[in-house]
Amino acid sequence: MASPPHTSKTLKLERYNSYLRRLHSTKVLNASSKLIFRVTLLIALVLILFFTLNYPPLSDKNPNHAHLHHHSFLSAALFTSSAGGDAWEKQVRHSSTPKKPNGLSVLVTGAAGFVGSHCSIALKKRGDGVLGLDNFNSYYDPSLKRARQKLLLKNQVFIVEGDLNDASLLTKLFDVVPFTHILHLAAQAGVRYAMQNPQSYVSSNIAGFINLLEVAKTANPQPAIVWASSSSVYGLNTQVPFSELDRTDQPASLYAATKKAGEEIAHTYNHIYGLSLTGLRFFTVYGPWGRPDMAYFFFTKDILQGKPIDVYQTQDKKQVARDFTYIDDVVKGCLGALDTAEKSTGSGGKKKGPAQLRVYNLGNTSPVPVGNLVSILEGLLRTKARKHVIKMPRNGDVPYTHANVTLAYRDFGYKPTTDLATGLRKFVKWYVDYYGIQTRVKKDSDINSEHPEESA
Ligand SMILES: O=C(O)[C@H]1O[C@H](OP(=O)(O)OP(=O)(O)OC[C@H]2O[C@@H](n3ccc(=O)[nH]c3=O)[C@H](O)[C@@H]2O)[C@H](O)[C@@H](O)[C@@H]1O
Repeated sequence: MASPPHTSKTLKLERYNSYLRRLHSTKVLNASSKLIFRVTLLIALVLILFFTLNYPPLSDKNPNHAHLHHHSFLSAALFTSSAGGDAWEKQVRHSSTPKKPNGLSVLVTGAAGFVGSHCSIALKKRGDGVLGLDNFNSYYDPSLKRARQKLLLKNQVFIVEGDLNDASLLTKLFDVVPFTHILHLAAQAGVRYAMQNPQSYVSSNIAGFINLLEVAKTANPQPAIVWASSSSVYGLNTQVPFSELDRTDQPASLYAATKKAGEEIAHTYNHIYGLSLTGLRFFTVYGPWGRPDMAYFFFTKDILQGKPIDVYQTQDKKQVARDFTYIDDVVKGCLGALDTAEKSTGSGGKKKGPAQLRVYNLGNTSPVPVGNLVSILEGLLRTKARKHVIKMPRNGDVPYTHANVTLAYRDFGYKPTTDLATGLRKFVKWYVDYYGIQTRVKKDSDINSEHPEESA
């Protein structure tokens, strides 16, 4: 049967029907794209909320540090655990809970630093709880601080990334953990750099210290605080060896002045709020994982690279000398000070009675001229140094340091046991290992045959 001829009416009807079909399919398409759009929007909102709450870390208020998260080997861990959320709190609690009965719970500031990293590991190894705090600033190569952080993580010590001046972060930490002690080692170190960047000393060593004390004084319980002062407070003192009773009102550098100010500030917080405070005057601490801004460290680097080094002399052409102190001895001193620190007496910001206030020298009791330091390094590196002997620039350095440690010995048995040659050998061994340097450096076998006791 032939199909009916198209009349104008049927044609119109067909066109109308096809119009309706197109209209319907567009509507379906619109409805489904709207649905997709809404679902995408919802997912985006959820993601934004998640990122805002979790990243960047609560602690990191410094935009200069933000990039470090991306480069950090730990970025994934920090991403999920540094926001003050459940995972973060769990990590903070786990790290700071002692594993032995009556163990300490210590907040170590500057935990990614030289002395801080050594002390954190030593405390953790003997069963104390340790939580680190560090702002990972770039005063010296932050990758060294990241490597120390990695080492600490292996030892179950978690470092919160944040600044001393971040009061809300510090308060949060004390809300989560009832720290028994603070080992306050975060500081702007270095004597000569104070002429280049004086404000950084004010910000860390004065403002940051006060911020920490403000939080500690209101904490319940108040922690006992052991903190790093410096041999540089003796300044132009000529009485040797330096005793804690000698005058310390003639600092030769702004660095020394901020450390001396710290000692006076400690007195105030002890007096008003009953905080137990112990200041440790470190004498040129050196050793493995040390600070690249210190002479023994950059001398090693420059000697190995064949670069000249400046060896300072006093104005009257005498040798400059330091009471170089090996890191392990200083760690023992820090732990001894923590163990003998009495409890703070205040609570809720109110003093309840007199509290302990102490200051100790932690030195080696045997000054060595810088020229001898260089000779020891030349021997260990089997390389002659290109020495430029020059008059010490007027940059805050003092000619001579020498500690009397009678007080630290009496109160917590502090007794340094490492001489400079032994300590530098350990440093050089670490240095070539860490930087992967193939050199003529004395090998372990050479070292062990000279000092058989070390091969045990
Ligand atoms: O004992 C301390 O309290 C201080 O010890 C060190 O300060 P410093 O003793 O000056 O240590 P280095 O910078 O390593 O200098 C060691 C010696 O080498 C000398 N030096 C330094 C640099 C240089 O180019 N040439 C040179 O002969 C210095 O005058 C000094 O006698 C630390 O850098 C400070 O943070 C610390 O507080």
